[in-house]
Amino acid sequence: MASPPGSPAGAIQRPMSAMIRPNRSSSRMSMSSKQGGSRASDEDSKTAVKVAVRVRPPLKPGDPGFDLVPQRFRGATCQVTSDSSLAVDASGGRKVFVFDRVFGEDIEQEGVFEYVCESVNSFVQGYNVSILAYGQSGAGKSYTMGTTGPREQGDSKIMGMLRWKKP
Ligand SMILES: Nc1ncnc2c1ncn2[C@@H]1O[C@H](COP(=O)(O)OP(=O)(O)OP(=O)(O)O)[C@@H](O)[C@H]1O
Repeated sequence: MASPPGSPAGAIQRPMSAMIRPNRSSSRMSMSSKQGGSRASDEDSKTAVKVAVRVRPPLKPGDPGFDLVPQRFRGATCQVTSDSSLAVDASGGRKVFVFDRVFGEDIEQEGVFEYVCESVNSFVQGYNVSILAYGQSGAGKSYTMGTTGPREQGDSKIMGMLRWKKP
């Protein structure tokens, strides 16, 4: 097995996302009962782990799976309140959650890629980088990672830029 390359030489700096701050005490996700959240969570860019949330457009009548969505979830269930927060109206009142980044439903693949671009470049330079998609079935993990979707698969500018090619 080939060993990983050494640190890139010269002017290339280690990306901020690769810096580790072991004494950090707060969670990457915080919650506030007030709209707007309690802190700008991207405080920033200086942690090893970042959490971004993508809010997908709701399914429309006629979309595959729409009939399986319970009536109460057919409209929007959360509101993006800023680039780093979203609000959910729950029975106990409105809850605001703060993340490193929140992508609204109008953000397309390219917008997501811009956010992870630095990490992808670091990976290409030989740093260890993991990008994980987490969420319930149908949330859009495959779509976001560029493995499904009408245009995304063939667009090398976005997530599909890294492809395994046989030597
Ligand atoms: N941001 C989005 N904009 C438009 N369509 C989307 C978006 N995200 C997901 N979809 C569509 O929603 C459907 C489900 O998405 P996807 O297959 O990516 O979900 P998933 O989280 O990977 O689900 P599973 O865990 O079941 O594999 C697909 O038809 C996909 O094209």
